[in-house]
Amino acid sequence: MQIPVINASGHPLPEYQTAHAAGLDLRAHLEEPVTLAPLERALIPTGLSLEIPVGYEAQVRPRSGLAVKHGIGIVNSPGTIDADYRGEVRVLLVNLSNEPFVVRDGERIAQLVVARHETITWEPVETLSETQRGTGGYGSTGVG
Ligand SMILES: O=c1ccn([C@H]2C[C@H](O)[C@@H](COP(=O)(O)OP(=O)(O)OP(=O)(O)O)O2)c(=O)[nH]1
Repeated sequence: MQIPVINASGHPLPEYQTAHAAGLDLRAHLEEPVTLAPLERALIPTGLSLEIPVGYEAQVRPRSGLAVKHGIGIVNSPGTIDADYRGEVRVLLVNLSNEPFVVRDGERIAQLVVARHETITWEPVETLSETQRGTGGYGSTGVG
């Protein structure tokens, strides 16, 4: 699938790092480095604007390497980029470590996964079909 993209970042377009990777690495587009204090969050621009086809979305997901090495997560993970959004893609990073973390221009801060989704309509009813699980959840089958 081809996705129209405006790239104002000055960096190469996001790439799959391996042949069958699901995510395309997103890079920070920053004039100055941004320092995230412990528990601080910041909306980091990418310089990219997309035209996702109708029936698809793009998810902004954390990078596990940044998470395990530096405690960097995404507050609204996964962020949702709608097909009708024409603004810049931004990443809401959060520093979940005890140390400050510096985000620099060009750094790979997140990954973008393009996925199909359904557009549904509701069918209001009074009862739902019976199942083995019923209303059980949150460990109803046992924990561990
Ligand atoms: O991590 C994200 C999440 C969202 N967006 C952009 C694309 C998305 O289409 C738009 C709106 O996002 P969302 O629907 O999550 O925001 P909302 O809080 O529900 O606001 P709105 O009322 O604008 O829908 O913001 C990003 O750039 N990065």
